[in-house]
Amino acid sequence: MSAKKVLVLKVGGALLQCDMGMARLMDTISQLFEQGQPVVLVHGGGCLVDEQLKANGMETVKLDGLRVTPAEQMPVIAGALAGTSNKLLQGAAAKAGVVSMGMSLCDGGMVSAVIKDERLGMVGEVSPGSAKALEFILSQGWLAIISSIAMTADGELLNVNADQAASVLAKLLGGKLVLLSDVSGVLDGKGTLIPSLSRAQSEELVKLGVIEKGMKVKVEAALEVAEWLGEPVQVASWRDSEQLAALIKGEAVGTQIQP
Ligand SMILES: Nc1ncnc2c1ncn2[C@@H]1O[C@H](COP(=O)(O)OP(=O)(O)O)[C@@H](O)[C@H]1O
Ligand SMILES: CC(=O)N[C@@H](CCC(=O)OP(=O)(O)O)C(=O)O
Repeated sequence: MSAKKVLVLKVGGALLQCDMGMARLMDTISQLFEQGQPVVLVHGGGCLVDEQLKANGMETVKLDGLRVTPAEQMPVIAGALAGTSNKLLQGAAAKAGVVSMGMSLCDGGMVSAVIKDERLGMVGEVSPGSAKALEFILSQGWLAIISSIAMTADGELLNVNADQAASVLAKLLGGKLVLLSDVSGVLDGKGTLIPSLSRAQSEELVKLGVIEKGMKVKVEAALEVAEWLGEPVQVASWRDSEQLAALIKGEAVGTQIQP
């Protein structure tokens, strides 16, 4: 494998509703590959799941940023994430000339997963498994595009928050982690970008209600990985072409979540 640390890039679901955003992201990945920077792409698809549940007459309920996942919703959720979302991104990769493998956390034993909390239903908590499949894909110069659907040892499908999915893969690969959302980073109460955040500062902002919902889950996942890897995790935006250009140059982008 390349001597460069693998870059685990995570994109949020809103990207899937923006063709230009997907094209820019794949162009960025293509440039990173040209520089010899290995990349693994993890994706969400929360808004697509909401749409598909609605179309099937099912309700969306969230608890602290995580989707309550009754067993009867699992086929729709797996279809939206491991199916539609994953294939949309593979299509965008193909257009950009990037060869991809569309996968989920179920593949190649890359993680092990258990039910996180009975109150959340079929929501998974994941820990790192085998890096073999991803190492093979990287060695071919291909892009692994990974959805956050996992399964238990008994083969029951689980829904994993995609920031947590990206975190576990960053740990597995000992890689760098960049979480790309639809906002330029973590914002303060006035909507201004916070350049750097420690655990103590994040906890204070969560207490004040400034960091909430999906961003709370994201910052918690980022802190855990930053502490595990001993280096900052970045939260930035796939919408911002300047941030993508900086990412290609290896510069710090968005909010640095500090170890
Ligand atoms: N302090 C904050 N800074 C930025 N975004 C925040 C903050 N608190 C809550 N949010 C919300 O979190 C969202 C990002 O989380 P999420 O919707 O899970 O994104 P993604 O789907 O990209 O993972 C933002 O669009 C915003 O609505
Ligand atoms: C358990 C849980 O909350 N799973 C998420 C998985 C997708 C996701 O995280 O998508 P974004 O990155 O677009 O938010 C969900 O069902 O929405």
